[in-house]
Formats: sequence, C-alpha cells, structure tokens
Amino acid sequence: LTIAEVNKLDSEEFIEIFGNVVENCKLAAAAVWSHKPFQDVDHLNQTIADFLDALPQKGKEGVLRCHPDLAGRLAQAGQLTAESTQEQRSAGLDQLTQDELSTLTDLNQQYKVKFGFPFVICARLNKKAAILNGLTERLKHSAEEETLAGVEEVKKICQLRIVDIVTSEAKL
Ligand SMILES: NC(=O)NC1=NC(=O)NC1=O
Repeated sequence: LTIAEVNKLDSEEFIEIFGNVVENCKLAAAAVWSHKPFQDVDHLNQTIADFLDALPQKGKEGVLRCHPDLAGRLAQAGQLTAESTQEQRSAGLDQLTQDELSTLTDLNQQYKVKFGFPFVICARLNKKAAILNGLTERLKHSAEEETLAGVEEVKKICQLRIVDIVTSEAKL
C-alpha cells in the first residue's frame, strides 16, 4: 500500500489492515486513524508510538499482556498470529534445543511472576542468544523500568510490521 492509498482507507479498512501492527491490539490502529492524512510511513508509525506512550501505566501493562510468550504455549501449539509466527521463526525460536526451551520457559515464567506481564522483545532484531541475555538482564529491573522497556520493544515490532504493509513511493 502506498501512503496515499492508506489515507483513502475508511476506519474499518484501516483497522482491518493495521489492526495487528501492535499484537492483538486493534485499539491502537482504531485510535490513530483520525490522525490521517499521514504524511509518510514515519508519521503513521509515530502516531502509534505516541498513542502507546500516552497510555497510563495499566494501559501499557495491558498492551504487554496481549503479547504471546516467545516459544511459549501458543507458539508450540502453532497458534501464533502470522506476524508473530514469522518473527519468532526469524529469531530461531522454532529451533531451540530442549535445554534452551526449558531455560526460556523458566525465565519467561520468572519474569511474568515478578512483573505480572510477559517479557516482550522485538524478535526480528534479536537472535535467540540476545533474547536469552535480554531476558536474564531485564529480570533484574523494576516493574516501571520493564513496562517502559517492553513498550519500546512493542514500538520496534510495530514499526517493522508497518513497513511490511506500507511501501514508500520510491519503491513503486
Ligand atoms: N513476547 C514477545 O516478545 N513476543 C514477540 N516478540 C516479537 O517480535 N514477536 C512476538 O510474538
């Protein structure tokens, strides 16, 4: 889609196309539609980033809770969204050894028990070693720090998903 075509979408079409740029959070797309016309893909991405930043603490935690665990129950059952499936595969999370999987599962569980929301990281920008290191490091942080860190990762995931949908004019 070019940004000109994006700006022609009515709200239903916009939500249909952009509804999962923030995983399982159609609200983000529904909320930013009224900012159109978008100058370019960066403007569209920034409006969603601003929406996420403006959420109250509980809202930020809610967005994180809408994310599936890395190599978690849904991933193992093949029930991830198409985007998450592709992202987790790109980080090599579908080729974990039994040891890696049990370590990741254990750390994810510790993280969730400590913070009350799952560990979120942009899997397209981190291979499995970086993910395991990130999880180990971030487990030491406070809930406030991790809410912000998680939302920063959600923004990175969102930006890459938007780029997959919106082609810049130059490419045409
Ligand atoms: N808990 C997560 O970080 N999940 C994910 N990160 C991604 O980049 N894709 C996911 O499904």
